[in-house]
Amino acid sequence: MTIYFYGADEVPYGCFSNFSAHSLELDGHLWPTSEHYFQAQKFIGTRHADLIRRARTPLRAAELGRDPSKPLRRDWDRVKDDVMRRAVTTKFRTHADIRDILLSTADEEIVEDTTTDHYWGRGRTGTGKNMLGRILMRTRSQLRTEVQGSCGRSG
Ligand SMILES: Nc1c(N[C@@H]2O[C@H](COP(=O)(O)O)[C@@H](O)[C@H]2O)[nH]c(=O)[nH]c1=O
Repeated sequence: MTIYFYGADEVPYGCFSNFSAHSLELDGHLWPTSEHYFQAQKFIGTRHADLIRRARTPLRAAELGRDPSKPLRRDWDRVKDDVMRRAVTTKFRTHADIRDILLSTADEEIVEDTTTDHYWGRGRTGTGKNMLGRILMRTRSQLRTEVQGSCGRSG
């Protein structure tokens, strides 16, 4: 059965949201959420990126990241999927409890259930690209391989 998620407070799959309170270390900094990391990468190397990293909430990070007066890095469209992959993989590698939740979904389809985002989610008509869901599913396969590998080594 397809798994839908959106709000970070939903149990048990709210942890799939980038707004969930799971910190990660990447590129020499600690990020309060994967949303902080993702949004800051749009402005990497600028003061605006630092501001985003220090935002009090993921919503504030997203608001700052969507500020139309701030120019995006020029290659953003080309790199944004990789940025999201890095954020999501690191988040689920860091926190064993949510890694287990992700692995518990076996091979079910995972869909970000948002009517407003046709790229990262399923969008208004349900035909969106669901890139975040796809990245979560890919991360799941990767982590499954890693977990199996480490079990094999120790046992
Ligand atoms: N979950 C969630 C959102 N969706 C998230 O927004 C991010 C994409 O941002 P952008 O590329 O700037 O549009 C990505 O992490 C997507 O999952 N947006 C929200 O305003 N509230 C929320 O609770």
